[in-house]
Amino acid sequence: MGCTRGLLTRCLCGITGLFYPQYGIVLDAGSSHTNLYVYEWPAEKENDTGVVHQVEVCKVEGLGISGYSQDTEKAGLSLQRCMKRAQEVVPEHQHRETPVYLGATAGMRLLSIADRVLSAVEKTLRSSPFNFQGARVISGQEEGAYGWITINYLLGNFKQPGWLNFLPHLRSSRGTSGALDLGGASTQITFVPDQEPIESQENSLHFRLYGKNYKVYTHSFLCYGKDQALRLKLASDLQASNGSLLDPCFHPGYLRIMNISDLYTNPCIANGEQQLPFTQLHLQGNGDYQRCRMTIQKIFNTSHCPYSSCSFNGIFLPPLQGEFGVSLDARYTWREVSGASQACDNHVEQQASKVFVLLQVKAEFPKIKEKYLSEYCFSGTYILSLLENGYGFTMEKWQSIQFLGKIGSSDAGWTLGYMLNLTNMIPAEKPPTRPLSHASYYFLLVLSSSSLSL
Ligand SMILES: Nc1ccn([C@@H]2O[C@H](COP(=O)(O)OP(=O)(O)OP(=O)(O)O)[C@@H](O)[C@H]2O)c(=O)n1
Ligand SMILES: [Ca+2]
Repeated sequence: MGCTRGLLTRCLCGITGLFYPQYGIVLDAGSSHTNLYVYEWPAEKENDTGVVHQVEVCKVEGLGISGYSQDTEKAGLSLQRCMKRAQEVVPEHQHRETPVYLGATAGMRLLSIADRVLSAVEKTLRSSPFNFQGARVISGQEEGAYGWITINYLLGNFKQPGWLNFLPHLRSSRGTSGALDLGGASTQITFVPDQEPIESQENSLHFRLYGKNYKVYTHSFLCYGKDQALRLKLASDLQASNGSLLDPCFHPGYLRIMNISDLYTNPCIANGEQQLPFTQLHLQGNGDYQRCRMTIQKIFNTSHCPYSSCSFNGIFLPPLQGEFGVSLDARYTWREVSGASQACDNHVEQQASKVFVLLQVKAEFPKIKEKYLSEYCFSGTYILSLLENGYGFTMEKWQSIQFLGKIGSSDAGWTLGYMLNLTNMIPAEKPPTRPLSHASYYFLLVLSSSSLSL
């Protein structure tokens, strides 16, 4: 850009740089699909809270990257359209300075050849004009932590009223919101508990953000995202069947034939296949919300707890505290969850054929794909079971849950928190209030250097 010669030229470049917004790109490589996010912020204020916001989300067509394990090249190619879109959104002269990160979540945690998929993806990202900063599988703990940071950053919860800083004993860790993330292959719960200490080290995180300490509880349940939970449930129901299942978690009349081997393709469902005397599952829906809840309940093991309190599978969970934001895919709606019982039970009286029921539900939710609609009864019921039976959100606690798609213009997932952290945009200490903004400072510097050269 020719910004290397002479103090005056450097200062002028500095000034124009300060007025350009800056950009960062994060790809969320989820188990069911990949989204590319473009974030923007005013360079001059990058360490302030709440200034970074999402300006674009591009949904990658096709499978999540873990779905290309048989043909890893395709994982990279699938990202090309969204990378092109990002080139249109970010001004060309800023491409080379714009960082791009890819974080893969639970689908890739479950894949034994994740490295090969990541290499293919890396090839595509390196060939873009952006500043490639890495493609990796993030841990469940990171996913929970960054989701919590995103929600609280966007809700403005890290802002401190100035006078409180002189009264450190009044500072409390309250005032943050907990984060619940319901994915396809894993689910996370993260919040600041009242109870101290956090009994299990692996569930404990410490942050210092904007001059304040936070002790945060987090846990990621691998295999308890919606798609894997359905497999867990089916595998459990199968044990007592002859290959035909009358399933209360599907609409009445719904039919699905599955190869048993497709059910046992990852470590979530470890045993059982060999013992089954049949190779296919014939599933027939008979929608019944209450019975569906009972079959789902079986995948939460609550028989042992080595701590003072647990969620399920012997995992520590302190008493729930404060407000919670649930980040659900924006295409999911709260109606979908709250309508679960209706979705399962509806039309039982009528001799419902698959087509009939799907047409009914489709008319109600015309924008949702048939693939999702067919699992609509299970999805809603599963979310309710996880929150109520898994985490213990009682009737009163329900009031503290908010279903968030977006906060302002930004999606409430883990990606923003990830980028803020990797670009060092959330300082540990509160940035000192500057008597002059950066821009005014550079302006004065230019003035004085130009008067010197006269
Ligand atoms: N209208 C929609 C949109 C999504 N889904 C489903 O919702 C689940 C969660 O989607 P998402 O949050 O996008 O999960 P991923 O990020 O892909 O998975 P993970 O975070 O576990 O890697 C997936 O099973 C997806 O198929 C759905 O049932 N209905
Ligand atoms: Ca996700």
